[in-house]
Amino acid sequence: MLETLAEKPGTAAAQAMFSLQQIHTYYGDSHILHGVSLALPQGQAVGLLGRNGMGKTTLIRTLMGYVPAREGQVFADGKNITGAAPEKMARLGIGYVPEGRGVFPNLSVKENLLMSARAGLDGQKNWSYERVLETFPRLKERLANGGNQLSGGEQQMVSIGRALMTNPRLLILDEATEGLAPLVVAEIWRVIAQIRQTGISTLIVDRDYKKVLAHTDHVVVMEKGRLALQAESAQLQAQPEQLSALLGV
Ligand SMILES: Nc1ncnc2c1ncn2[C@@H]1O[C@H](COP(=O)(O)OP(=O)(O)OP(=O)(O)O)[C@@H](O)[C@H]1O
Repeated sequence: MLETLAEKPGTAAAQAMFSLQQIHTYYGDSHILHGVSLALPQGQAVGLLGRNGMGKTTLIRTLMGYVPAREGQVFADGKNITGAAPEKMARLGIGYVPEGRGVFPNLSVKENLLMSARAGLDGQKNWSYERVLETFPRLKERLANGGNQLSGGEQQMVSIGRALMTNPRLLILDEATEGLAPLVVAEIWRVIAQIRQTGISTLIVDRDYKKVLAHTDHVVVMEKGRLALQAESAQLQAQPEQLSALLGV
């Protein structure tokens, strides 16, 4: 099993691009995350698996600063940035595609995309408006349409495109394929593979664990607000028994 994804402060994991150390998160009195540690190294694709309600989205929302951690630390490039707001996390290079997509309904596709455009942390502008449209040709025909006039698949493409236009070094995809038609789902996975090839790190939550294993280097599995398993994706593809037990599949 791979232990390097969750090490103690001061070790290599604390120097990762982003890492969480011993995070405890609550909603009111409900204790949701119980000491979760996770490192997201540069250039790696990490899958986050677990049954419904195990804390995956809460972990992401804690990393992004939407929910405060009551205990524990968040690091970026080895620097303690615990308590940083979502805007700061975006500036540090995280593109977040939330569950439910978050496309602005009253803005056109073009406006939705352009509003997020910015250079990456190192000044690079690899993901331009034009490149996003090349990646999602379907959006070219929808540029003037409002967010509320799009199909679920088109909304998801706008949501991913918008995150890419921030030129992130880490792209977080929370249930990006949920509720979409099979052809659109295939399209989204094709783009995820393309994004990975460009060297952007990814953190992927998806119900289709086989696809997650196929598109990631490492996988962590959550159970009741704790990390229950961490392993290399290839290893779990070869020996899925432990994963099946945790996911109930
Ligand atoms: N805003 C909230 N207020 C109170 N409890 C919440 C809130 N959001 C989530 N929870 C609870 O926190 C727990 C973890 O939820 P979370 O959404 O992080 O799980 P998940 O693994 O992402 O599952 P899912 O796939 O269902 O989204 C669940 O018990 C859920 O009911």
